[in-house]
Amino acid sequence: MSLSTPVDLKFTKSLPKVELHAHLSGSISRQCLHEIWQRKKTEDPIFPVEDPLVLMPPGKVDFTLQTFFSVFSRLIYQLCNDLESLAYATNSVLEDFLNDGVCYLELRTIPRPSPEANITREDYLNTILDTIDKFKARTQEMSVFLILALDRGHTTTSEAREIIDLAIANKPRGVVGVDICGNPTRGDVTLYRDAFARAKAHGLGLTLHFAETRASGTPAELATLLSFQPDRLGHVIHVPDEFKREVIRRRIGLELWFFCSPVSNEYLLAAQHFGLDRTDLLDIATKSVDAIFGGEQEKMRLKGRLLKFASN
Ligand SMILES: CNc1ncnc2c1ncn2[C@@H]1O[C@H](COP(=O)(O)O)[C@@H](O)[C@H]1O
Repeated sequence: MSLSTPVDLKFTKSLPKVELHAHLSGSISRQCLHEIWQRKKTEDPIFPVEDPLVLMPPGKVDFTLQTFFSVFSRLIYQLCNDLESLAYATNSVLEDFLNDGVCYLELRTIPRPSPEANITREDYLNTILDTIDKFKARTQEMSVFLILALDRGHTTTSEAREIIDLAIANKPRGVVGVDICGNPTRGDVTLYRDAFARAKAHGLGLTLHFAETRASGTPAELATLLSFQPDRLGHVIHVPDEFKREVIRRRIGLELWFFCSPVSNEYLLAAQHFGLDRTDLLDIATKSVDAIFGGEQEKMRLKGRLLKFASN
């Protein structure tokens, strides 16, 4: 592999990549949503949801914070509201990451019960874990782990406790961490102090959505989040200087992204934006291995894979 030629998509696709910030429902392709919609519409011609490919035609990317979160509640959750669709979507997401050259994935999701469909939190989680198991039986090319998330606008303290208990109970099946996500203009993060302390005490990794918007970048919120002793932070955009210094001092892993997919495109865009060459990207891919929650053996496997890639 010549590292001196300019970065292109062929290179960023073939680079073995680690993806640490992927929301399950936010990673489902429009085509996959369309297929789920088609099946539901065939079964029930008055199914009251519009075709995802009409609502979000390929290439439409002009979502704002106001319109973005309603896509989940008004579209994606209406489509993935049964276990068959959830498994179908999960498998499609895994295949997409694999085809993009991702070799290690930490997928995250809020384990949501749907009482109206008789689906418990456990059913939701087991469906995803079963789908991951089947995927792993088909390919050894990509390791997959799961992060369970709390939704800051909605999750109560007792629900947070339930989700952390589920995460602890499912460590042997590949749950490696917990997160707090959701609409950053809502909710009070101080509610989750005990839940996260319990998660950490049980050896789960802690990653937190951090200063994603101005509203969630207040000194009070950032001080609270840092007091939870996170291992990684997501987004990290609206950060006052004193907090930047603290994050650097603690050497916390950062999950930065460019709001584009797939991952190979993010690498390409980063290279173009910051003027990075192939060696820089290889270095970023290698450094990101140190931030994974999947353990030392995985780190060694991934570093070996990157070394082999560089020497080919
Ligand atoms: C772009 N930045 C973001 N910031 C914060 N939360 C986000 C997010 N993207 C997605 N989510 C959160 O993750 C849920 C979807 O995943 P699951 O249904 O759990 O798989 C969304 O409902 C949203 O709350």
